[in-house]
Amino acid sequence: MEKTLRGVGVSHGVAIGQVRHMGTAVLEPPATQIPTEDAPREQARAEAAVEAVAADLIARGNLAGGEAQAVLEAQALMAQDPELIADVSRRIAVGSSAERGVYDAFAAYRALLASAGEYLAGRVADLDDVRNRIVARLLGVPMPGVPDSDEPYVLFARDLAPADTALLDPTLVLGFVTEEGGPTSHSAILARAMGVPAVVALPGATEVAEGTVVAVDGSSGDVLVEPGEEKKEELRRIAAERKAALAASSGPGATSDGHRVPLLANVGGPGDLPAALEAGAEGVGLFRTEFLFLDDSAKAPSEEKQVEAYRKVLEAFPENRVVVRVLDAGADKPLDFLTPADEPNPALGVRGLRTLLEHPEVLRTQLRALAKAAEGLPVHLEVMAPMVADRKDAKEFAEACREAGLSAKFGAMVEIPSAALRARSILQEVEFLSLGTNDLAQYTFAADRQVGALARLQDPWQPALLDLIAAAAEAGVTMYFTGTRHFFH
Ligand SMILES: C=C(OP(=O)(O)O)C(=O)O
Ligand SMILES: [Mg+2]
Repeated sequence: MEKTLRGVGVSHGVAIGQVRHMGTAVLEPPATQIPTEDAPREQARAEAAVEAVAADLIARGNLAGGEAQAVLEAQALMAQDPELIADVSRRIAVGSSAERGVYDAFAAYRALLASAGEYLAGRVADLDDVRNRIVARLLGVPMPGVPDSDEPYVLFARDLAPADTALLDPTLVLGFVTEEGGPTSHSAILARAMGVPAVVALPGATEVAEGTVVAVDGSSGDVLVEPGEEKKEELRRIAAERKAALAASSGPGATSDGHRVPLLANVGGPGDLPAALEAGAEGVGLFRTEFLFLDDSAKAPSEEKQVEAYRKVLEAFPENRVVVRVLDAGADKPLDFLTPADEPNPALGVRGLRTLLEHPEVLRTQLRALAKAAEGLPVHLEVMAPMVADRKDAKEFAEACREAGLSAKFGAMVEIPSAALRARSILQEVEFLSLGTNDLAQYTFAADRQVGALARLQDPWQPALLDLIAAAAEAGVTMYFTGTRHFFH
């Protein structure tokens, strides 16, 4: 029966399709003792799950071909490893359930692999993936991570981490719905970058059954469960009208009373360029470079790989402005090789510029790559640092930019209240400021941007947020008019 769930619409448009859930991390199966007479049944369940997972991996390999096929076939072999299967049987014989037997046998094998030198230790993630697949199948829960589907679907999740979303296939994901997350969470940002409708902070999202047909209205925040034909038609019509209105607009950005405001896109890498250009972007206002780092959280992309990605973005906007933000790792965007695993409160921890100042080689490589990427291009490159707290931060960032021989404007993001309050002193060191109102709201209202229940405080019209923006803007205007040539974005 048709019913409507209400959340917060964060990315316009309408998506109609079947629900697929993002599997959560596999819970540890309970270690309850099973009666001896149940052992044969558990044994049969374990064997069937192993076989089904191996067959599925091989089928996926056949579809994928190339390097992916080799990886998937190796995983299928892991699942069928005779030693592992024998260990599972032994555990079931002494009272483990099938899922617990698999879980414990894989844990023992994992420990062996992890201690067996660099190459085999690198296979631990593959082994974990195989274990997760078998345990999820035995527990009857969705596979952890991005759903396996060859058909387009609407992705439902508790929340989406940037690392999860980096793996999504844009041709399959019709839209996002999350139970957590606010309008400024990364699920929302990514949905907008992918150009798919999204609703966040929707209570009960994780309880909507897999396969249910839903219509997601990313403007109103409504999610219709099992909508009737008439309703679907109406939503499709509204979405088409909106698309047509967007397609009809052209030319340089301006307010309706003629004040020129260039339309600058938010991008996370070259993959976002077609949508930005199609929407009429005149340049880039924020290039979030961390998305280039999320493919492999164990190390930074090489300098060459970075040059290639930056150059593609810079080339797309000749003679226009491209504002690149250096890596903003930590908090909700952790990277294994940079982010401490044991921070009690990661949003208030070592993140953004703080991380880069602790790992100057990562910052140097990135700045060098940017300098090389911009060589010979007529683009107006501007480079800025995330999470600048004070003048000292700004000074260290500007020095690193100068040392890298970067011919660009250097700037600081204003996303910590201290930076807004002391914007004048920060402008002694850098040439521009850029407002990061997602984090600025988070830190001003002590309201985690990931928490859906606090969406009210993540509103750009909140007076306290506007006061801080005004403070930063005033500093920018004053510095500009006193002839120091600093300006404000
Ligand atoms: C632009 C911002 O950065 P991000 O959303 O990537 O944290 C912000 O905090 O407003
Ligand atoms: Mg931020």
